[in-house]
Amino acid sequence: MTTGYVFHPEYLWHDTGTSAGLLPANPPAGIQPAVHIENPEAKRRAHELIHVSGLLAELTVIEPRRATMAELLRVHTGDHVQHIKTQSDLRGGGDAGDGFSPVGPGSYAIARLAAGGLIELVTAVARGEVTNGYALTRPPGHHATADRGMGFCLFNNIAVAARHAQAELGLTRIAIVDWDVHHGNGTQSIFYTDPSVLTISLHQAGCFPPDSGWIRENGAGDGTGYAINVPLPPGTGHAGYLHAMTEIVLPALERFAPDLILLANGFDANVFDPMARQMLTAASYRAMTRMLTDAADRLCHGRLVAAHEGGYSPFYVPYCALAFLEELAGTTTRVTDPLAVVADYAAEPLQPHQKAVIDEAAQLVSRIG
Ligand SMILES: O=C(CCC1CCCC1)NO
Ligand SMILES: [Zn+2]
Repeated sequence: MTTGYVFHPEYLWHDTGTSAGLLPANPPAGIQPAVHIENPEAKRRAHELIHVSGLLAELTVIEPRRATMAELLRVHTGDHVQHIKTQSDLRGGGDAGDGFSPVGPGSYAIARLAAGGLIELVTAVARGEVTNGYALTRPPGHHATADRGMGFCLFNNIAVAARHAQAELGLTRIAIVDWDVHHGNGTQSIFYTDPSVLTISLHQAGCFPPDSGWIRENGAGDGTGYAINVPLPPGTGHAGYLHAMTEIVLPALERFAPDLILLANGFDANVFDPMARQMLTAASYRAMTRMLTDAADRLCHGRLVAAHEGGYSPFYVPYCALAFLEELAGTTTRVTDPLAVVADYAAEPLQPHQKAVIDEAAQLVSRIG
């Protein structure tokens, strides 16, 4: 069993500028400049820990390339691609579409490298060159819709890779699991009427985008039943997420019988993350990953490919990413989570209000044909 790994320094050069974390700096309005919340640090530190821990030496490095226009146009409108390029060509950069999502100077090429890196990894998995893999890419993608960037996302990397797998690699049925703490609205919308792609999003209820990711959003037309949302209450931790995996994600994957499982792999449900209020620890990600690798082994020859999405705690995301990747690669390193003590309060038993949401969403699994 071998695990592919994609990273490139250019991913760290996507410049999201100075802001008050989320909003553009505006001193006259009292909005002080600060580094943008979606900055390179958490990703840089994750890559460095993967290297320093010795894990990188056990992985098969896959070189990224820039996605072509044709590959982007399988998912995005030409106007949207042109918009990102135009914003990227501006001397000071611009925005992807919602005012929250900076496009730095030259970020068009970097965003193409993120999407293309995931394509290269999926290709290596489809060809059997590696069993599974992780693309530590930036900018993220799961909020980007066909015609708009949003939520720090420029292009929907995982959607572009899914369409490539179908068009070029003979992988027809694609399951996309999204455990980023924010709703994978873009990915959901792109495949909303398509039964060949199952999207399952576990996220903090009502966090972002506003009023998005409810259980009632279950697909449309031929795609009815092929979008599943699990809006978990704020404060959901290890027990709640594992219950959702057991009751919804795994049964849905069994019924759908994918040729490939893609994972929108945000780490922002971690207990230290500033962008939400969930309580997962590195051990949670390890446990959830084991459940997905077991499912991939049972269903699709181990074919599981993860794309990095959110995760903003620069000191804790590295340990979550390391735990995830150790489990994906079926190994361990000398590095252990120095903050594991938080599991004492993050290991609360499943709460009734969490179980109620999960049990309601679990009823949708039987709609998968
Ligand atoms: O991590 C993210 C980004 C969420 C933010 C985008 C604007 C406010 C919340 N999405 O998965
Ligand atoms: Zn997120």
